[in-house]
Amino acid sequence: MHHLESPPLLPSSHNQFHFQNSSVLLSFLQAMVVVANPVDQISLVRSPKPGAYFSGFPVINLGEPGSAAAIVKACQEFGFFKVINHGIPTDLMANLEKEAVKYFSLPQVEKERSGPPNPFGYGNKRIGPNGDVGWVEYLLFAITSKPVSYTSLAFLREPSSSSFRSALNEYISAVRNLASELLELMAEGLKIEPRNAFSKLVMDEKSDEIFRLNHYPPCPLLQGLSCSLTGFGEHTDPQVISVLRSNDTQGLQIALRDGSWVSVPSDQESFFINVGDSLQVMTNGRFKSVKHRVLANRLKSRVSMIYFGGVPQTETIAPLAQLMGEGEQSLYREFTWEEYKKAAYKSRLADNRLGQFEK
Ligand SMILES: C=C1C[C@]23C[C@@]1(O)CC[C@H]2[C@@]12CC[C@H](O)[C@@](C)(C(=O)O1)[C@H]2[C@@H]3C(=O)O
Ligand SMILES: O=C(O)CCC(=O)C(=O)O
Ligand SMILES: [Fe+2]
Repeated sequence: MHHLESPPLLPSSHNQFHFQNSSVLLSFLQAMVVVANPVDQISLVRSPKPGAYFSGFPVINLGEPGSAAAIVKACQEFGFFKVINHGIPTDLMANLEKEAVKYFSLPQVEKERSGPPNPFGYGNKRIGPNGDVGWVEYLLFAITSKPVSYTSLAFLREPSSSSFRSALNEYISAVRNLASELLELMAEGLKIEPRNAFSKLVMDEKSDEIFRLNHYPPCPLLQGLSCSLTGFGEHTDPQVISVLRSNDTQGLQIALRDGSWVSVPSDQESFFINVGDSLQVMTNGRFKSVKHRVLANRLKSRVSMIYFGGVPQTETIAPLAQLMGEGEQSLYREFTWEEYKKAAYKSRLADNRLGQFEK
């Protein structure tokens, strides 16, 4: 397997990431509170100690037998795992990363042509419609038909986007298949028949799949301080499954069951899988949707790409009957994905979105 090249740092002149008053910023940083930016309030959190990475999370080797049981254990304990030996060529990841870096290096006005996100499009610092902010710019779009098309974002249909489009097509087809394989292994590990009980909902013609490219510019102002700027605030993903890949810049953290935050070492050749809220419900709470966040790096750009696999809008999200023990009751009232999404878009990032659906 050849090694991927690190992307160049994006030229900072192309990014509108600057604080308007850096002396105000620094005094607030030292007080470990919140960045006093007239427009945005990006939270600061204590930086992980250098080299303090959590090594206890599960690594699933798809090339080895026994991965179904290991995946189930990972989803129960962490709602999160790393996948190696997945068979997806590193070229697919590198090509898309190259296209993403090219896009995020465009002049700001060019990027803004695809924004603001509504909910799809180019976004800068503002995440979602309810006041959440982070040290991030992104491109968010719906995958609207199979194999892959992007009617939700006009610029991707322009002739000049053809290399971007083909990198996206190849990458998304591959990670969609990976998501399907993982969902089948989950069913196998849980001893659910048929094997495609979960995967068929996400792989349906009408499934609600979205894709996100995130760019976290470096934040050198924080050099020497013991806190980090929040790139993407804590949240759980509302969908069934999220398949994340990033370049070799650290930043992702997950919350353990005791509420503590641990840093995940980056690995640009592997995928990181999040259990989403919908899968927590479909397993009646056996699997946990993982709380996670991203901290911006002081020196390096982080570029991540995330496939979110959801079910069709009209599909009911409920525990699978095959899984329920005798007399076992659903922990949740019945709802459709459409209802859940509506509620999610009324919530803030850190809200416990499933709370209002618990019985
Ligand atoms: C604050 C928000 C952003 C978000 C929609 C929401 O109102 C709450 C859920 C957020 C989230 C988290 C996971 C994904 O990145 C995302 C695309 C999703 O489906 O739910 C985002 C939403 C977003 O950025 O629009
Ligand atoms: O960019 C990342 O590494 C994770 C971002 C994330 O959690 C999200 O977009 O939902
Ligand atoms: Fe997420």
